[in-house]
Amino acid sequence: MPWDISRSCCCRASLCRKSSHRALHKLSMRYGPLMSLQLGSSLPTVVVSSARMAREIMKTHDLDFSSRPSLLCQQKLSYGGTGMAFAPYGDFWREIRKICVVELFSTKRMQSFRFIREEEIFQLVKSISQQSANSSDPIIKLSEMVFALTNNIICRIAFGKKFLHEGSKKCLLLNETQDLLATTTFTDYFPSVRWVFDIVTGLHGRLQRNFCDLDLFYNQIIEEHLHHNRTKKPEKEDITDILLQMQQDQSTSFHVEMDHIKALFMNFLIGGTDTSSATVIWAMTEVIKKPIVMKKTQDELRSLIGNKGHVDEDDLNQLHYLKCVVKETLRLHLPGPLLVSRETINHCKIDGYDIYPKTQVIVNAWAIGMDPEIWKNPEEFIPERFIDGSVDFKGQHFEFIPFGAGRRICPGIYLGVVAVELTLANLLYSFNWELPDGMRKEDIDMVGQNGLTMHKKIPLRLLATTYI
Ligand code: HEM
Repeated sequence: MPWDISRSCCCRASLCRKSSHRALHKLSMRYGPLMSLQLGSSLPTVVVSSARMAREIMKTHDLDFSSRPSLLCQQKLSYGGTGMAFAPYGDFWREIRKICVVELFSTKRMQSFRFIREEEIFQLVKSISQQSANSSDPIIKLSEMVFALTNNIICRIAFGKKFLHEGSKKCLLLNETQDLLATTTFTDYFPSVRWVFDIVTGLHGRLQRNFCDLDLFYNQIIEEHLHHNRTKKPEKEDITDILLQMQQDQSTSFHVEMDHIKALFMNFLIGGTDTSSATVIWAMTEVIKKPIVMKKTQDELRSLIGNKGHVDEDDLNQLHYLKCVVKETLRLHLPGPLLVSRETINHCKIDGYDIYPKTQVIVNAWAIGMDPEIWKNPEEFIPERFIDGSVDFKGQHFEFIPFGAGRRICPGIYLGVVAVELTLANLLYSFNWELPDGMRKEDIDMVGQNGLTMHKKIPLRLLATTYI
């Protein structure tokens, strides 16, 4: 029998990744930590919401669960699943992941981009200082500024330049991409009716437009790299240089096509920009709500850094409390509450239940981070719970998996974490922060904006006073 529904919920609800992780949590409280749903006519789905089940899926049976479902928007925007994030499990994904991990995401390579991170964060601190001194408009639009920062860092690392002048236009383009990537279409639910409903609802047009705009942007970057006779020292190479070089050398076990490179661009832009900026903003929101945590973090920073004027990457290892603040933020506000869905490639049995090939698997990592049997007072922001350092996010502790685990674990952990820690450290070291006049901490809205990455819905606005 394909679905044992004795302990599972089997509904035909139109549920997609954009529906709330909280709603799924409520359902799984009722139906158990392994819940099956039949979405539309063709999307059998299992929702996992306990650390024990996550370990089964991402460790014991990791290989069986290591593919991605073929969802229309994700496939289109990743050139038919030819990047890393949305590629089905198989030879292609294994090869591209190996190349990326060795050539692009290695610690050595990521350290070579350290100057970019430090320059951009220095610029951010400078802009905030100037703005805070402007008595006619001292309110800092922190959400927008931090998004621009992480976007600049990723664009300089990936493409060798930033696109500041196109800031708002590009932001809209990426927001739309995010939204589409998190959308499950009628075509995914009911493949037999194909595009009909998606054309009627306008989704087809949106997807096509977004794809064309991004493609144009990628083509410009590739053109610039190919035709501007860029002779660069290896230490100044960006990710596009490295990928184009691989293509020319044919040094890889398969031929790297332009579409593969473009799909990887999308993985970098979406994987790298939004996740880190959302984490910084949630961390700032939590510390402004809990002044005692803000003070403790600032005391640690200011006693370590003294009058040096800025925090650099060498300092991060000594900032133990700051690291706990980041971990606690990733527990309560992980950017991908439902991770990135997996798909089974083989039949397997979990906890006595049959799970068949081509089943979509959603891991509700947010619900796992809120499990009261694991976390005391899970709704509260308490960085001290991580103080002994025994729980980490590198995929070994299944009660805390903001980056996923197993074969598909996020390859950008180093880059993501260092960007978040360094930004937060400099913001809290360089400034004292307050809420704008008349606003109380109880007024801060904690609602998240659903999408592939969960942002704070209402942008964060604060007042800053320069400390040093
Ligand atoms: C705070 C920062 C970040 C968080 C929380 C995060 C989270 C995640 C999660 C949950 C997954 C899915 C893992 C799974 O299926 O088990 C993932 C995959 C991925 N992430 Fe990240 N990520 C972050 C930063 C980055 C950065 C900076 C990059 C690149 C520039 C990146 C690139 C990717 C890619 C390419 C994948 C797909 C891997 C695959 O399917 O093989 N991420 N990330």
